[in-house]
Amino acid sequence: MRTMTPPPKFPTVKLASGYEMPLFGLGTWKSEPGKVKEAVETALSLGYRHIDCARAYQNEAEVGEALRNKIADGTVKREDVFITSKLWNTFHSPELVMPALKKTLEDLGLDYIDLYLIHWPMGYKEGGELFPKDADGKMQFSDVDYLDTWKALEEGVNTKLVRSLGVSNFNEEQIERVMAEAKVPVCVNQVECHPYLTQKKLMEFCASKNIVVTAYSPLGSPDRPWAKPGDVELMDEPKLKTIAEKYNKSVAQVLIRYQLQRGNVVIPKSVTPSRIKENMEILDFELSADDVAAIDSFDNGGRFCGLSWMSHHKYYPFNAKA
Ligand SMILES: NC(=O)C1=CN([C@@H]2O[C@H](COP(=O)(O)OP(=O)(O)OC[C@H]3O[C@@H](n4cnc5c(N)ncnc54)[C@H](OP(=O)(O)O)[C@@H]3O)[C@@H](O)[C@H]2O)C=CC1
Ligand SMILES: CC(=O)C(C)=O
Repeated sequence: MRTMTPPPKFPTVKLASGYEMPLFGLGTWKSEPGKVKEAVETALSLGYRHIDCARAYQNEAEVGEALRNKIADGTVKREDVFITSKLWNTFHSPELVMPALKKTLEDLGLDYIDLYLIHWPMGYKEGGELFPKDADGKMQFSDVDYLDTWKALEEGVNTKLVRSLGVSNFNEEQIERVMAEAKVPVCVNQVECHPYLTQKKLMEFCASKNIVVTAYSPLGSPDRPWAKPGDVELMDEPKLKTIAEKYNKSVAQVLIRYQLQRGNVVIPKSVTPSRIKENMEILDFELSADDVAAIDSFDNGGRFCGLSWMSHHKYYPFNAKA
């Protein structure tokens, strides 16, 4: 009789809400409709149990279709999969928060999501497009206070549409401000994190507040829309290649493993089936303490997703040190 190898079980972390969150998941930004369904289905079939979504990625309906298919064919049960989504910047006014959450639930075809994040502390002009620009192509802002947004989001937990709440791209001061008034715990801060931006200080701060850090763009986001020829690319870093060769692993696998060993949740994106498989093959090796320290030393404060063209927004998070 043929026996099937069971999918690997990824470690989880307990959030301040009491729910468990898998430390490894699939990113879906830039995963185009037409490709994202297959990517999510492949990932779930291989054993991924955590999908990172957002309204702004404009593909939640396809992600939902994939989820429904994999639940219907018995691959997973709803409760086995951890789904994150994010409130977009054009829905920060308190009266827009619950309708935005309900739209995400409808698109994903779910009656609850596991984790809902405020995507950015900065609000954008409301009532129209997701990326509202003026005649000169500049993003149009709102000055809605993210603290009011947070208070409205707590209703999502009270009504059981969301299990845990968190933030994304928030700095220390912004988190402190939310925590001072939050009635529901701030469980997660999802931020860019990789060897060029190790986030050591922010990680220490989050640990002191029982906030889990999710590392986004862990591979350096080579498909980011604003990449230019000649830009430094993380996966081309020769010192990372040397380390990867030592373990007989790819640079991507080393980058993902690096985050796991630091205790961060990590969500690499891929729509390529072979890479989706490769990226999960990270439980069968361990980076030595010396190699982790060497990777830590590559930090140069480099951001691939700094949105520096928003730096004049009142709530832009990266002007502060942390
Ligand atoms: N909260 C926030 O503001 C943000 C959240 N995120 C989240 O984090 C996720 C991951 O970050 P993201 O910026 O997408 O970038 P990643 O660092 O995950 O890089 C994704 C890119 O790497 C390629 N890739 C994936 N695996 C491999 C591999 N094994 N070898 C070589 N290339 C590989 C992908 O190609 P291909 O798909 O063609 O295989 C894609 O081009 C996002 O998708 C999103 O869910 C990201 C940015 C901001
Ligand atoms: C990818 C993403 O979440 C951004 C740019 O906000």
